Amino acid sequence: MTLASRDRTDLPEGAMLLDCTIRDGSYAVDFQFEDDFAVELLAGLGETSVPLVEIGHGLGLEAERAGVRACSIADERWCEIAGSTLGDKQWGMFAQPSFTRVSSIAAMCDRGMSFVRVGMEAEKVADNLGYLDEVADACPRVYLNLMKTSDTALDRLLPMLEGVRDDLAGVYVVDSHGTMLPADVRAYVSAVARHFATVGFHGHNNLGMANVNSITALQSGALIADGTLNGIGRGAGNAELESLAGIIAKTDRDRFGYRQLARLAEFCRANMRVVPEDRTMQVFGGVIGIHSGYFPLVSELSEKTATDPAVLMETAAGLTDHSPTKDHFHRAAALLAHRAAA
Ligand SMILES: C[C@H](O)CC(=O)C(=O)O
Repeated sequence: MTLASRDRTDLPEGAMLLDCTIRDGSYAVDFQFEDDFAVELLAGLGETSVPLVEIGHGLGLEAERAGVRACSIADERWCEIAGSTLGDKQWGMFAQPSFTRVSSIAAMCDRGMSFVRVGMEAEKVADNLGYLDEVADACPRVYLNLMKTSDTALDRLLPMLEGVRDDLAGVYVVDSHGTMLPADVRAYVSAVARHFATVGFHGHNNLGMANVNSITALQSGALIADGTLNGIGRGAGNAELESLAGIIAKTDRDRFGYRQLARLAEFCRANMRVVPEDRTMQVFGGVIGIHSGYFPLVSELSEKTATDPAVLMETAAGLTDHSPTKDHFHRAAALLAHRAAA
């Protein structure tokens, strides 16, 4: 079948996909993987043309230091599995300045890790420039992952990136709430791409937009789009790696081996015991722009105050010009309870 020229994606030649099935997908299985499953999945990925693979705990290296349930597979073991299955692919882990020690990143690099993605909100970048420098000394390829990017208006975002070293491996626009639409992706990605040579995009799928957003990102100047097999990931999940590869195969050429990825997606669907998630909350979160990490608190408070969770989310969002925090949800619940009693 010949595609109309308007259906071609016209991606840059160097466009890459990053598989984060293990890292983001770990949330969906409460961070518990069987060793055999991990070996088979990474060996399968090793046979594809996907150049970048992210493994380890969903929140990042040493997340257990922040009180989160540990991954069933230890970081050292992840390095062994990746080293023995991924051949010469680049593989890495996520890190957050509040709990990941630079010495631990260095230790993973000694075990073969080739990149680290350091996640933080744009507001926190200025305070963490020193941390980024130290990580850059410890690891050859450092990506800055701007978590919840859409919480920061574009005109405020770029000044917040001042001082970020330009020798980073790349800077990521991250749709953590799955709230962005293609026009948002275009605006953020093209603006960040004017300042950094390599831009990545990581999309969540609350509103079913993650695939089209990822393709839009690649068309707007991003060189990397993230995906997970079968879209398995935190909350509503992510862009589907096999679909991204398939769309690229259909509109350009088969750059990433979509057939093998489709088989691996089915392998994940059949073998990952995904913890059920509340679809109502995912959609509300996508529309209102609330992170899935707050859904349990929103459920608890809305039950206590007999309020619609969407109203609670909207009220909390109205209390701040940024992303609501725990405190905003508590204040919103108190406000709604007070109004109901009046
Ligand atoms: C630590 C987070 O899970 C990073 C991420 O993937 C997101 O913000 O989305």
